[in-house]
Amino acid sequence: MPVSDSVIRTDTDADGERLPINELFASLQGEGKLAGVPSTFVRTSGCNLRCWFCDSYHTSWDPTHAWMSVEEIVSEVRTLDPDHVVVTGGEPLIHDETSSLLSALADDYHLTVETNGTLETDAPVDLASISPKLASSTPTPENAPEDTDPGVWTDRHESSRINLDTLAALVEHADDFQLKFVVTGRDDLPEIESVVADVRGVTSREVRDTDVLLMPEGQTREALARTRTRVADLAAECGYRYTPRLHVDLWNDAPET
Ligand SMILES: C[S@@+](CC[C@H](N)C(=O)[O-])C[C@H]1O[C@@H](n2cnc3c(N)ncnc32)[C@H](O)[C@@H]1O
Ligand SMILES: Nc1nc2[nH]cc(C(=O)O)c2c(=O)[nH]1
Ligand code: SF4
Ligand SMILES: [Mg+2]
Repeated sequence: MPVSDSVIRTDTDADGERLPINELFASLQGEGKLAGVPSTFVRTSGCNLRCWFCDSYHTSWDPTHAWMSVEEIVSEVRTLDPDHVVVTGGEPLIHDETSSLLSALADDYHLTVETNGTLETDAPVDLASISPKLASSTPTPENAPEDTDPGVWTDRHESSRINLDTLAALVEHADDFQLKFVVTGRDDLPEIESVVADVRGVTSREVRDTDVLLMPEGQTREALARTRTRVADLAAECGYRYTPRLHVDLWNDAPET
């Protein structure tokens, strides 16, 4: 098991800006260009989308969190070993205070932001890890998580999941970027190709095929075992990069991994 530190779970009276934190832990980056790199994860709660497959249910469909000041988060991060920090969620960029957190960490850490690509940021970021959401992510009464009713979220998710100008701004913002698509099957390919072509059309930054990552959908080892070979084959066929979900292979769906 990786080092696993619990967040301070009581509310705090500390002055300053606060963020709703769902978990804060050290592990290995499981996804993307930096897979395998020891990293501290700061997971904010709350999201502006509702993917039916969201593997962080307690930040989206049923959000839970402790409020932590930016100062408290930074001190907790400093108690852990990694020099890479991944700010994720939920959707970290829905919170203005995420910018203050990133600025406070920027001098001492390599910063990855995991984002759904619908919100811009001015904050310092080394790797913008952008995961645009495809039509296959949209929640319906049939695919929504047990005991949830997507209600207004079917339309809200569908109408806000892709914003080309925002995707372009994020691609241009950081030292490096990746477009990391969650793939449920071959039917997702035409939309991936069209989003990539559209992004190329609106940004002057080069988007190489190896900046486009296909990641198999799956919250558990069992689910991943059903999707990963097909998704790897699609990546090989299209010249895109495949990314594993190392943390799921290693620790399944355990929290704080
Ligand atoms: C929980 S999201 C948080 C960051 C941001 N909201 C986003 O979606 O990019 C972190 C990463 O997990 C991916 N993800 C979520 N559920 C998944 C699933 N069931 N299978 C594969 N990847 C998943 C997202 O696409 C994203 O790349
Ligand atoms: N080990 C590990 N790697 C990850 N990379 C992105 C993650 C995320 O939830 O954003 C994640 C995660 O939850 N765990
Ligand atoms: S955008 Fe990210 S956090 Fe929000 S529901 Fe989708 S996968 Fe979950
Ligand atoms: Mg995760």
